[in-house]
Amino acid sequence: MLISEFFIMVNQPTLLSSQLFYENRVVEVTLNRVMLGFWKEIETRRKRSASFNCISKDADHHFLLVSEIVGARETEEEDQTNKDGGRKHKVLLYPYAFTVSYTERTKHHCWRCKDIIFHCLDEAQRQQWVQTINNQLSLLSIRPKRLLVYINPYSGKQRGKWIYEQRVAPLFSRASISTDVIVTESANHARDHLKTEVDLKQCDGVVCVGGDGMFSEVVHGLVSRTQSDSRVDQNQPNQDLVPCALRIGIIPAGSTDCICYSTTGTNDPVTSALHIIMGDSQPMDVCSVHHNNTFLRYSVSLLGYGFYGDVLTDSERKRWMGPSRYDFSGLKTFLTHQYYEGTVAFLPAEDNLGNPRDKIKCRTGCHICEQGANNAHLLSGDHVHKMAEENSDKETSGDGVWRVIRGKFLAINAASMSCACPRSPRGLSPYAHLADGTTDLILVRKASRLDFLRHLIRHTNKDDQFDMSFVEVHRVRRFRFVPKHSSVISEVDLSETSGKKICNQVCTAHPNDDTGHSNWNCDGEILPHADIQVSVHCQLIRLFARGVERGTTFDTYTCSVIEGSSLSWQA
Ligand SMILES: CCCCCCCCCCCCC/C=C/[C@@H](O)[C@H](COP(=O)(O)O)NC(=O)CCCCCCCCCCCCCCC
Ligand SMILES: Nc1ncnc2c1ncn2[C@@H]1O[C@H](COP(=O)(O)OP(=O)(O)O)[C@@H](O)[C@H]1O
Ligand SMILES: [Ca+2]
Repeated sequence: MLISEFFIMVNQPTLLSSQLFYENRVVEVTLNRVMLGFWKEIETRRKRSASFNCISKDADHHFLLVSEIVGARETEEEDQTNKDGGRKHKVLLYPYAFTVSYTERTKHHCWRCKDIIFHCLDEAQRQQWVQTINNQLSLLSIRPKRLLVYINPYSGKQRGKWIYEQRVAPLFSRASISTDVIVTESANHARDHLKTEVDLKQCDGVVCVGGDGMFSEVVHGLVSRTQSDSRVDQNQPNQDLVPCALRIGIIPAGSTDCICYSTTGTNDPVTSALHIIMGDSQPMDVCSVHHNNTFLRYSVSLLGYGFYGDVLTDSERKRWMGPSRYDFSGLKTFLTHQYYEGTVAFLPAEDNLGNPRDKIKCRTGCHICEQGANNAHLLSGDHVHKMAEENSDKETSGDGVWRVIRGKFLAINAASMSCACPRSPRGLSPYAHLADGTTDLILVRKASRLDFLRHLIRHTNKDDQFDMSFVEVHRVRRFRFVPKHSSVISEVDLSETSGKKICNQVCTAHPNDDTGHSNWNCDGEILPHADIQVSVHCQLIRLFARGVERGTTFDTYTCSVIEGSSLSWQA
């Protein structure tokens, strides 16, 4: 926050100002449109450092941003006795207490909900404070007021229901958010409910409690519903899709929780609940996956053939093991060391600002995503790029130059976002972007077990997993894969809009037919076909998140106001 912004906040017209009792002193509390507080100590028994969000040690002026307040309420008896402890005699003079809940940033991108209690002289004063604060919050139009919540009771360690009821619902209630809660009874319950039954105008967002699979269900329900309401045919691979109006919140309770982790920086249910309450908004790319012009599925995180497809296929039979099924199947798949032959054709995102190895991480307010959205807009409709054919292994279509790569692969992964998760805190593609309209296509060619292990281990530390001779990575807008022996990338029109026949390369059958096909892992679901066409749809959905915030707390109001008008800032 800039100092000038701070002064603008301070100089807002006052909505309410009173002398209230706080901790061991009487303070002047002021509320304006953007901040609560800025209270000056009137009477102090002993010097204490206050300790909430924006307060520093020596401060005798403090503030909370209204945008970071969860809600205000009359303080319940027990809260009051617990927190006021030894100050009873003072509290008796100010018996009418109210609590303001607000968000506080803690370590590792986690947020917590903290309370601060003020005491008033009479009931009328208390009512006035609670109402005025809550009225200001209700004016924040980005905040959701009604949410539709789906809980998968079987996600992860089967604690979804408990997590929601114990950790999340109380926060929603503090923020005066009303909810319709549905505990799913079977797979695709949430998807089908959203597709056909819900009146989407009756809510401000959808929340899923579960893992990446549950999120995927909600995405399918919302995206399909939006397309059918707009009469858009999802079966056309190059069709521009209509963005979804409602935002989606994820309360992580699953096995991988990669989408939550990559969009908030942690897999903590309370943090996610607070992002939802604040009304955060993070746009996100969605890949559509087709087989021969028939829509199969959407993907937002990982599309993986070979290693991750095989891990998933094996792990599905071991659901009873919970999240550790992936480690077990991962080890087994690693030992099997299977490779697969096929042809990958892709359309590089050459006009994109970034590349998968540029060391630029996607962070809150990412400018690469902003630029990517502009480019994607230009690329849609009539603004197609017409580029010349450059060399023999490149093919042109109406919208750019396609590259074709044949080979034997241990893994083919498309990461539309970093895919950071607790198992791999930097993710499959650490510099991939949430909303730039591209996916990072990672080709891991046949290599020795030891080399592949070295590559995998690099996902868990700071070393570059792409800096290996058998690994290549491309930032792409579209791609197609054809396994060996399939009817080939032949006479296939990869650009429906241009009408040109391109990519008429024949993936010839290889003599050593001993490898077979793998399956595609599409955000944790197994796809029924190996031959797929994938297109990225820039910013098709929005999450209640803000991306991973940059490291320091400097951006987040660690400021102290020193006597007079000089300000000092602490990192
Ligand atoms: C040697 C250690 C190597 C660790 C490599 C870790 C890489 C992890 C990358 C994870 C990317 C996750 C992308 C997200 C996928 C999810 O959509 C999807 C569904 O999630 P859900 O069940 O919550 O709904 N999840 C998955 O497909 C799970 C992928 C997890 C793969 C774990 C692989 C572990 C590999 C262990 C290899 C062990 C070799 C040891 C040799 C001595
Ligand atoms: N009530 C239910 N019973 C069985 N399966 C369900 C139910 N609700 C959702 N599912 C399915 O469970 C799968 C896994 O859900 P997810 O929340 O991702 O958990 P996990 O992270 O443990 O895999 C998803 O494919 C989802 O469609
Ligand atoms: Ca992306």
